[in-house]
Amino acid sequence: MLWDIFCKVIDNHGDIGVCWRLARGLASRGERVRLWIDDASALRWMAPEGAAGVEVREWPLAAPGVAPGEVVVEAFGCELPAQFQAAMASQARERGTQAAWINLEYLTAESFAARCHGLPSPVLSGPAAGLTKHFFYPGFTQGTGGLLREPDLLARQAAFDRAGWLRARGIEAANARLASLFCYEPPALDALLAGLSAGTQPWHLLVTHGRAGTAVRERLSLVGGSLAVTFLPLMTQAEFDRLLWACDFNFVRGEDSLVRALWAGKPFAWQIYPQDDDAHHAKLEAFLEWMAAPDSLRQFHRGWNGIGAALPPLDADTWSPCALLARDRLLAQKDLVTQLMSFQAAQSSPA
Ligand SMILES: Cc1cn([C@H]2C[C@H](O)[C@@H](COP(=O)(O)OP(=O)(O)O[C@H]3O[C@@H](C)[C@H](O)[C@@H](O)[C@H]3O)O2)c(=O)[nH]c1=O
Repeated sequence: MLWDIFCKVIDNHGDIGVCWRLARGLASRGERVRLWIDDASALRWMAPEGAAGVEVREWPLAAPGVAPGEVVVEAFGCELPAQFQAAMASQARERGTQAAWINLEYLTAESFAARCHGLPSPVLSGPAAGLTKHFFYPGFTQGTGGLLREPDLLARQAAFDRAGWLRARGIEAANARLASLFCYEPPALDALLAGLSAGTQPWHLLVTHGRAGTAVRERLSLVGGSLAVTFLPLMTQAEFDRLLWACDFNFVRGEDSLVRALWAGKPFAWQIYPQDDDAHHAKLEAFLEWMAAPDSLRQFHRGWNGIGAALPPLDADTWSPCALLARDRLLAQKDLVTQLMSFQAAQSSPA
């Protein structure tokens, strides 16, 4: 089966990060994938080796007259190029049946994800008028499309050589606890650095390259005492996963790293991608509710995201059971690639 996945990079690395994991996941199950992307530059460091079965193509279409595959995924509501829509319409006329057209949505724990998952959306105008697309909502609960999870993920994590990995990266943990830091510019970053520096528990912060690194470098005067800091280079996605496995606590952001933190099974704090109309406040609360997060963890998230509260102390031990239970609940769910393939099969089988 040939899948066309379309991805527009808005900002940061989440769009391409999710689409790459999806493309790889499909290809690892024997599907062929063309990943159409308007700015593939991040793949140079995220996935320099590429993946068998995945062909990365430039968007806008470098090759006009391309015949659409059996399944077309438009990621995060990006609009398909008009030329490609027209090709889908003419293919549907010739064959009497259209390619499965899936609109892959952003991840949310809000209840509308389960309500809207799988709903059809008839195309009323434009070059693809008369065709139908379907909404596909990733999610944390039954009735949603689930989360990306490779079949061997937990086995790889169980076989992970933490000490060897830290040694190879020149990271001396000594008796400190390790925390990864992947974030935007959290309003409570000053409070976190000052709090950890003044605490009795030694922490070693592994700071990811980019916005997190810049934000911490600007605040180095707050680092000292019980807190040590290492600045990391950009890592491949596979190495990023290992970073989360290696740490005792993970600060993550956006969408893809949140999911990877959940699979890591370590306590974590999430900086949610901020939206202009503050729609992310409800999204954050829905997630904390789904997590069944203890009050202190909810307060920490609100503080970390600059929503009202001050930042309480980081309490990894208290928050650890909640992270493990959340992972157990998710492991009972079918992963997103399995669900997407079943969804596609149901679309193309006769009614
Ligand atoms: C720091 C680092 C990240 N990564 C990867 C992990 C993830 O796949 C990706 C980061 O993606 P996210 O965690 O989703 O965070 P992000 O903030 O970069 O992406 C965001 O983009 C916005 C446009 C979306 O609306 C948000 O929902 C969100 O997805 O980068 C590496 O591969 N190597 C690295 O060194």
